[in-house]
Amino acid sequence: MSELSLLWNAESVAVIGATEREGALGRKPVAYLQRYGYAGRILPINPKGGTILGYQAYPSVLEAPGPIDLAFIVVSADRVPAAVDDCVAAGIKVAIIASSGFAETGDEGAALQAETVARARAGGLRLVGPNCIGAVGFGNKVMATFSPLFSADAVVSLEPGGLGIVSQSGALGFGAASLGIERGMRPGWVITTGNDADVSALEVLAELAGEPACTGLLGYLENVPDVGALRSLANSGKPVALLKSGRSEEGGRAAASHTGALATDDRVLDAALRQFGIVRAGDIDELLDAGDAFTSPRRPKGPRVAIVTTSGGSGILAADDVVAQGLELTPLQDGTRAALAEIIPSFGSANNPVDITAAVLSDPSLFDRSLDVIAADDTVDMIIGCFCVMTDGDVDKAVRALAKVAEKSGKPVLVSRTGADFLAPNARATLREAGLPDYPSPARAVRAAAALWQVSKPRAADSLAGLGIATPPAELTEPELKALLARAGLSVPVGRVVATASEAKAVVDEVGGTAVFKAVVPGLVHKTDVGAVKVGVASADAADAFDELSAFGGAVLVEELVGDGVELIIGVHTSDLGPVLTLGLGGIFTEALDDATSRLLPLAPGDAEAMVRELRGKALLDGARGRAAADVPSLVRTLETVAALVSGWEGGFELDLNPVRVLESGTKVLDAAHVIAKEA
Ligand SMILES: CC(=O)SCCNC(=O)CCNC(=O)[C@H](O)C(C)(C)COP(=O)(O)OP(=O)(O)OC[C@H]1O[C@@H](n2cnc3c(N)ncnc32)[C@H](O)[C@@H]1OP(=O)(O)O
Repeated sequence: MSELSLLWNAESVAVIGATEREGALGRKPVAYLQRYGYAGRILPINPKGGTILGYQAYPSVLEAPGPIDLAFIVVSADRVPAAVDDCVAAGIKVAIIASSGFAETGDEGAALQAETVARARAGGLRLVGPNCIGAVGFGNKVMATFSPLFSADAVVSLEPGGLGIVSQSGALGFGAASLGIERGMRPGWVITTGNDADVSALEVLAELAGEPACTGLLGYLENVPDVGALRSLANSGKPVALLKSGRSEEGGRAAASHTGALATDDRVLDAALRQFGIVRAGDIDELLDAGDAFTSPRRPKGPRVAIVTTSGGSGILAADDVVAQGLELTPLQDGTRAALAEIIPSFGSANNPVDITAAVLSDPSLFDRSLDVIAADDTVDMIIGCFCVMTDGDVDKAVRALAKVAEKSGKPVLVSRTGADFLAPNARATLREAGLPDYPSPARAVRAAAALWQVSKPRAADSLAGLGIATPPAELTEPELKALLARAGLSVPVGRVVATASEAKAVVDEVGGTAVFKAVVPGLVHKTDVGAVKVGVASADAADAFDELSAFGGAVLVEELVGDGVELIIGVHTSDLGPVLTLGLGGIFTEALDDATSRLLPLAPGDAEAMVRELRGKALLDGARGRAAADVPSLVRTLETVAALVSGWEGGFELDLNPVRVLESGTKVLDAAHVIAKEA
């Protein structure tokens, strides 16, 4: 058993700072352990000794009877390092520090935190916190917390379930748990990690993912997570949704290259989570909605949704959201539509969204008959039932039909029920018992369906191989980089560096009489902005162009003029999560268009195609407005080659291929820059 699992398996809990003082935070864990019937040993620690809530109190963990599995520290910050020393001396393996007054308060607190962690690490003690509200394992009633959620005034059912909630913020973690419990969710674990000084929220999530009883995980994070831990969490096979704050703060990261500016840390995290099959929730409701979807025992085999509704309006709203969420609205098979037309009243709709109309209220068999037909359609991966005002009686009828069809087809069925609870006081419980996730609006039901698909989607396990080309030891100039790109198998314009005007003219003639001239100056990345590029130079003007660009103080590169195509940017930069490949539409205008997509490297098979598909302006590549279609397969190969080229390169570099022009046949890298990050 790993030390961290003692957070929920502890057979003895010491509360350091326990007190009988009414209202004191140090009283609560003792009271909760007692009230909820913790079967292990409860060891209050207080210098005054005596008894606390009937339990023998000890002046120190060193004087309490061992072994002690878990310590909950709730003394003022200045007393914490000494308490940690005592825990180490007593052989305790895990301690939760609830006290505030550490890194969250400034430099002095940060130093105290670092000192505390150093002492714990030297002594083999893992620390959760500080500045947290503790941890609860519902199964064993390990109530190592002072959260008011468990106070005598709160009436909550604590029957343990399979959902793990892990939050850096103590208040948000228990707040979300309370909302979940109110909906009827059953968490098995609520663990808050505060400043993440030693044990991180992600580490706890990964540990919980290994618990056989855990069926899904919800997390709230403030720090950018470690990519290795994210990967192993994703590989656990348990469905995970994360809420990560700080979208706005990270939005304006300064970067030397266009790629770095496009792929902000927050977008990289989005991309990484998408790659790993982890849901990124936008707010607490969305997090809990995903948690509810995870309780569905069935998983979709694809993204195709059938909507069945008694309300035309909510069916159409749901259909809009299906598309917006990246799911697909299946047109249904011809046979399905024909069969539905036989069943549904003429004023309904046999097309998806299938409107069985309010006639179902007088003829509940409409539910069973239409759902049977829909669920049997091979183009349906998920069903969303959209209803409005329903009484408990109506809900019972719908649930019978929905649960039956879900069971028979093995396809997930989610419910959108837009109507007040007072009309159907038992509906939530009925739907939950039937394993049908239930949401108050079509948008929320569809978003939850998208979350369910995100965690169910098959992920390519193999990553594409590297080329074994080593990291360049110094920043490369454009011609040097292009030579390297050509060696890797990428296509670059024909041309070369010239030393004299007559040599420049000779190259222009060689490449067809018109050429592109570029100043080659180390460190000059944004050449177009300063007039260091001349496009369409004729042979007669070669000497003038050469003189003009020589004035930049470096060499001059003369290249063929490449024909029309669709311009993109392809770049690689090193993020906190590792190297990231970015594809953006618009070439030198990509930042203005802001149409870009990223993947953490290495790429897996299918990733490059998916990146191209994800561009909002993908239609330009398909040949919009009478233009010839661009060679998308060559673009995909280019992306894969770039990824393979940099595979294994040491961090701290940025590569901007900008613009990359996709032609009718082939893809050419017109300009390329290589930047090595300066040490801060
Ligand atoms: C909100 C979020 O989301 S996260 C933030 C979560 N954390 C918080 O909100 C906690 C904020 N409060 C704090 O950090 C406070 O410092 C607390 C609650 C931890 C401690 O408050 P204080 O009452 O000032 O702590 P203090 O250290 O004086 O004593 C607490 C008790 O421990 C006892 N104590 C003192 N030293 C020790 C010791 N070494 N070992 C054991 N007990 C001790 C004290 O005697 C006292 O008990 P008593 O009232 O019976 O005499």
